[in-house]
Amino acid sequence: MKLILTRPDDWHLHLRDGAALSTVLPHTARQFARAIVMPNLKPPVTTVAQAAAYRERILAALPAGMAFEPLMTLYLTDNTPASEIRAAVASGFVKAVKLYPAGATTNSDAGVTDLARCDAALAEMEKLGLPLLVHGEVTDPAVDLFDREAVFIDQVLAPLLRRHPGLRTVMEHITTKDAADFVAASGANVGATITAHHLLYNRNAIFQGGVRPHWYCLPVLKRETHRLALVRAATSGNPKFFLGTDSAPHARGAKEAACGCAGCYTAYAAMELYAEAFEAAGALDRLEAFASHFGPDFYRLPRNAGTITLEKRPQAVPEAYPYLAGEALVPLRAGETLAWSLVD
Ligand SMILES: NC(=O)N[C@@H](CC(=O)O)C(=O)O
Ligand SMILES: [Zn+2]
Ligand SMILES: [Zn+2]
Repeated sequence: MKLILTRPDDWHLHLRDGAALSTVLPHTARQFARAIVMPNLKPPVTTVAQAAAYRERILAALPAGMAFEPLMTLYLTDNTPASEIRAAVASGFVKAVKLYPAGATTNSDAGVTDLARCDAALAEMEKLGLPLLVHGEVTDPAVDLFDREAVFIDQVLAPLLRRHPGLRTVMEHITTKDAADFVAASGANVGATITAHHLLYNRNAIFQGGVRPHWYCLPVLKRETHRLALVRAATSGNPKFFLGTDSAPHARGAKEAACGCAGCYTAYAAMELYAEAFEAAGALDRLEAFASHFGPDFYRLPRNAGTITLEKRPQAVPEAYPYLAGEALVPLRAGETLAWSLVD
């Protein structure tokens, strides 16, 4: 069996920098024409000038003969001025601004401590139509880890959208029925990305016979009822829900550690993993719109002209990819076999 799809895009991706960037970029460029590149570097990408330099490093790391367009984002801080929002829109290559609640996830220490401080920037984004992408978890240590997305909706996102009803907003990597329901019930200016791993796994995967650090990401996998709600949303044909891998590489030593980093590496076989999830739901006919149509439509960008071909042919996943000096990158499903393969 073969599937020919309009070339897809990844609307939520971590490419990192330096040697890590060189490892992971070809995996993404093989599958996707464009990607929304997350700004959580150390230090974070907070200005248009930094985004321009990062974009140049990405293009310089792209192997000859590969085509790929990085869509850049700015990391929102308490101090982002409205003038930086105007510069972002004028640049043409900054496509969104990312909200990380301070301390919520990997490299988010410089994130927003109080959204009230960002009102000038948010008002400018609403006026100019620049999307806000949110990592939707509260950071209050008193809130149970598994409830942080639902509490974020009530305490942060819903009030934000009441203050800025026209703000184009993407709730990133949603993990709960609460988020899927909230997005579906919101206006057309609110969308969501869904990862392959949140469609394929529930939280049992993190504890299958022992602790499995490569299944640990944020927001953490939730229980089966939530996974089923995400599958329903992704396969519903509702254009508010589109593909974002949240592929988030970390060196093996940083994952397999007493305090391991959050993030699943899926870019090496992103479309194969999504095809598996859509096939299991009996919805392969809905994959193309989710992966290739609804994202560009939301971002008001043209859909891609080319195609990719997926084939129902087993693919062995390597134990690891070479990564930083002396370090390996362990992909999700390392050592296993995938049912689908991308045809080169
Ligand atoms: N998703 C993750 O678990 N990790 C991401 C950060 C993020 O998207 O929250 C990372 O940068 O490693
Ligand atoms: Zn995140
Ligand atoms: Zn992410």
